[in-house]
Amino acid sequence: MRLRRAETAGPVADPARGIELRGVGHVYGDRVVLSDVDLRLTERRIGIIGANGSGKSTFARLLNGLVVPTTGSVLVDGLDTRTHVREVRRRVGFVFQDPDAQIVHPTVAEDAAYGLENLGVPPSERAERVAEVLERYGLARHADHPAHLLSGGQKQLLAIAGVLVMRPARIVFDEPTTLLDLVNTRRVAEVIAELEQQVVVVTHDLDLLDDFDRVLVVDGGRVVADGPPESSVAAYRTLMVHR
Ligand SMILES: Nc1ncnc2c1ncn2[C@@H]1O[C@H](COP(=O)(O)OP(=O)(O)OP(=O)(O)O)[C@@H](O)[C@H]1O
Repeated sequence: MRLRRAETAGPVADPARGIELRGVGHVYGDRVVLSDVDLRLTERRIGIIGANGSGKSTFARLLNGLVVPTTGSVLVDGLDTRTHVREVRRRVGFVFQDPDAQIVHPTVAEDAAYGLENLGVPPSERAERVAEVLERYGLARHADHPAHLLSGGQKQLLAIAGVLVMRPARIVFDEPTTLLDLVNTRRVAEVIAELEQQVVVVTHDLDLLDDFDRVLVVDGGRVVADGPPESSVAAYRTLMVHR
């Protein structure tokens, strides 16, 4: 299906500015979950790894304003998540670990259309974009099926489709393969590899990061290693061995 150019345009990422964290800290109650995070994320493929409870999901949620930092600020293309959350959410899509948290509508097609309705995209364009994205992820023949009857792998693809259909400039994935078998893990890894957008992935699946540009290791709420996958994964393994 050919798309008219005007339809394809979403917010454009500014690679030079990227996502910037300035003096970021976060607490839940009296529990300090992140502290002193100063980073600029401009690379196309960024991984975030670390032990359970180290603060990775909180970090990921800061990037599209799902969580607002207790101290400091997060800027996406220069837009502060505290004051421009709507624009930030248009720019940064978020895929949750558990697709059931994201699938809210009865049928597959209705679910994929949900975000576009919120964006005010007209029905005809909505239908066209949904058909395109379902085709791309092998879900077209399930368009009118109940979303809750899809397999776990298909649900994760639907959750990804529901984000991609909005054409965000950047996408954050929070443990996208944790609930999947090997075949679907590979499929989701391929989907991520094919994306043109900037991608930030929180994961315990270290193989997923082989071709990434940059991997951050979070420990005790701080970024303790930051570099190419080989060095960051090695630092993470060393850290865990000494735990
Ligand atoms: N909404 C919340 N309210 C209170 N505490 C929270 C909340 N969300 C997370 N926490 C706590 O903050 C800490 C960091 O959680 P976070 O989910 O960011 O870690 P994580 O590195 O993603 O962990 P995992 O790998 O297990 O998913 C944990 O101790 C968690 O219990």
